[in-house]
Amino acid sequence: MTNQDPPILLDVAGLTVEYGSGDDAVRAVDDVSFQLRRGEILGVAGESGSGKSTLMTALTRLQRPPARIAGGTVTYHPGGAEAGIDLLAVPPARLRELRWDSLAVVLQSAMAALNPVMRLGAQFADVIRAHRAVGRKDAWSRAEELLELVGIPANRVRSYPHELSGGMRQRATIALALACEPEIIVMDEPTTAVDVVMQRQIVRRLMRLRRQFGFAIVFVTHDLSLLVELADRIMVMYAGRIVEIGSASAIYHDPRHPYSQGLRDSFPPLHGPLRELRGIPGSPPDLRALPSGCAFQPRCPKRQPECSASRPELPLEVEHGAACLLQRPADQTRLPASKAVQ
Ligand SMILES: Nc1ncnc2c1ncn2[C@@H]1O[C@H](COP(=O)(O)OP(=O)(O)OP(=O)(O)O)[C@@H](O)[C@H]1O
Repeated sequence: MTNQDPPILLDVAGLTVEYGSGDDAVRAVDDVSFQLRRGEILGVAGESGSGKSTLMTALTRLQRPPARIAGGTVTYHPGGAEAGIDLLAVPPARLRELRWDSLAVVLQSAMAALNPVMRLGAQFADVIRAHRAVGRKDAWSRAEELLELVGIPANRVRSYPHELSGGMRQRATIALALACEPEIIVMDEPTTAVDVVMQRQIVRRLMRLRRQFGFAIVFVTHDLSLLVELADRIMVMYAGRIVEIGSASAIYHDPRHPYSQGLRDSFPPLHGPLRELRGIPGSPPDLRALPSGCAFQPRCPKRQPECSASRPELPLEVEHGAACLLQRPADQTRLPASKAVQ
């Protein structure tokens, strides 16, 4: 790494998550590795069932049985320090300290994240006071500031969640995630429940807040065109594996995996001329009975006979690479030696 590169905050290596065990186990996340740098927005795209939510819950150790982490490490480097903490191994009490404070999570359903019988201010105060030595009054004032940061009038601090619109509720969960100024925010489809106009407002606001506070985000959505607006880099998932990784612009303008190409062509661009939208034919595979070779080959318009013979791997240490047999090693954009991450 060079001095100019932001340091690595999160280093995920070989993460594997299964539902159930033994012969019935379903591998929903399969040997996933990536790094998140300070201040970076890393997008995770893929159709429903590709393993995005399972990956997000495993990263934050919020998975529930029958989900089980079957392998790998998630190392958090506070402040980008060399010494790391394995989030999958730390005792629960330490993990509770790190949540909100260092690592916050915004999930799909704002209604599920907010307590319906508590005023917003009380919920914010609970989180703030669990991590900071401040009195109730100061915590409520901080809640007002946080709401204003996401464009919600301060007097809404006395509202109950059901008194807010869907968009406001979702923004309130983002404000709550910011409460302790974490270094990393994990967001799983935080804009699916709101309309496109609100979606764009939220995305713009997030980018502004990121500039202001410098946190890094892992942002999950099935909508690749939304990620192109927001993310610095994008990982595309299919059947539990990363099939392509690269800068947002490279994934959008030069997608190399036929699945990423299909995903890009399934959504209208947020900017620029409208394209003809083509969906991806077929449906994602049953993880219990994956096709041989490349998991995408039965749906792939560029399928070759050898695609069912062996499973292509995502090359390591590439700036832009795809796990596709059609990609020759020379096509994968290597990281300059100085940027390669061991
Ligand atoms: N509770 C469960 N029990 C068994 N298998 C599950 C369970 N939850 C998810 N899975 C399996 O894990 C796979 C990945 O699911 P996951 O929810 O992580 O995908 P996703 O990409 O986030 O999809 P979505 O966008 O619909 O949330 C699913 O295809 C399903 O086979």
